[in-house]
Amino acid sequence: MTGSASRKAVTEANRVVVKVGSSALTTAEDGLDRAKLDRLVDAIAGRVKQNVQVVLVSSGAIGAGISPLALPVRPRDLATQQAAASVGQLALAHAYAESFGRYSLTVGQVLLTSDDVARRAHYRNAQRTFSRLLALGAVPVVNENDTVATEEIRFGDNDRLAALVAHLVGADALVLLSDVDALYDGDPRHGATRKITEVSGAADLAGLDIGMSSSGLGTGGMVSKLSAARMAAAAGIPVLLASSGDAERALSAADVGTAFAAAGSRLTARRFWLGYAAGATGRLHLDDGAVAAVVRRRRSLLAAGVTGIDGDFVAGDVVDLVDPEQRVVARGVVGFDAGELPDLIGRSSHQIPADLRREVVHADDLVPLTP
Ligand SMILES: Nc1ncnc2c1ncn2[C@@H]1O[C@H](COP(=O)(O)OP(=O)(O)O)[C@@H](O)[C@H]1O
Ligand SMILES: N[C@@H](CCC(=O)OP(=O)(O)O)C(=O)O
Repeated sequence: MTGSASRKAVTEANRVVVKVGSSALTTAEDGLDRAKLDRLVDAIAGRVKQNVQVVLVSSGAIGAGISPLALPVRPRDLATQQAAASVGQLALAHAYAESFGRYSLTVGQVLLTSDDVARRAHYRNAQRTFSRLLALGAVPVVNENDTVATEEIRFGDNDRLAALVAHLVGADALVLLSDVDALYDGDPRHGATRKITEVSGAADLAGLDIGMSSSGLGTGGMVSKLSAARMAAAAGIPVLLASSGDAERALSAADVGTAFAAAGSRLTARRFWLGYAAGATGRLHLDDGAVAAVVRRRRSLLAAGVTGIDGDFVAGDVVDLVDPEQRVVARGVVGFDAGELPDLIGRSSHQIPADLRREVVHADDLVPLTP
């Protein structure tokens, strides 16, 4: 798929996930900016009225809670962030309900934790909720359930959540709206000039200076937007990154921002869950030969290519497969308990007792990840 095909996918989508970041909805001084929120809703409602199903992933709860709680700046500690999110989420949901109400559209609030997508049964449950909400004509408004998410398990920024939701609801496209109008060769606030309008693969990203948020309101900056865009693209979902001020153009003509081409066909729900949503309980360290076999030749992982293990997993758990440079190159369902593997790793099949002679991770249960 090319960048222009991605733009076409946005304009022709039957179902689209739109993610809007804190920096596009809130200001440090006044919290929630209702005028900006209304403009975003105008753009989305326009598409909904054309029978496009839109799922909105909206950040801004923490930002919207700053001024009601008289906090001087965006809090950095988890407890105050959670308190701010608790107050702000209410304001945010209320604002969306009112704003979509101008178009006689009903919103439904969906607050998710990483557990809701990491566990397969919860994932399916969330899928059912979205599908019913959309069938009933409501606009689902999604955020992380910040008040209960702990440091270890939280998504933190909503870009990854949006990519997960895009696959979960079977969206035709993902639109990421921020305070910046496109991807640049560096942070535009610090003088970068070259706008990148299309990303077809890793080569288009080489040499770019991808930075963190400089607005002080968002969390992940361009780093998290890029990794979310690449996650969605790898799963077969085209992505458009644009400014929230251009929301109307982004959703109708899609002739603004940066388009990320989808790579190949859509991953099945199970393979996407395995590669990107499931929580890994351990790591298997691979030698170079094993990396080549599982990533490039799509073979099963055999004990001979495993150099070490971390974690206390049991057969059937999801584990990360790590290359000699410590990069996660794939994920898969492990066929052995952690306690069984030390006697087997590094050995070729004929050195392993017949009853234990099987794949450590079977190719059908293994998803290579783009670096
Ligand atoms: N290469 C880059 N291209 C564009 N923006 C960048 C780049 N590197 C860093 N940024 C910064 O990322 C910010 C957007 O991230 P963030 O504030 O987290 O947004 P959001 O709240 O929408 O998620 C931009 O305002 C910009 O300052
Ligand atoms: N769930 C948090 C999102 C945190 C955040 O800043 O996300 P983002 O603006 O998308 O980088 C909130 O609503 O404030």
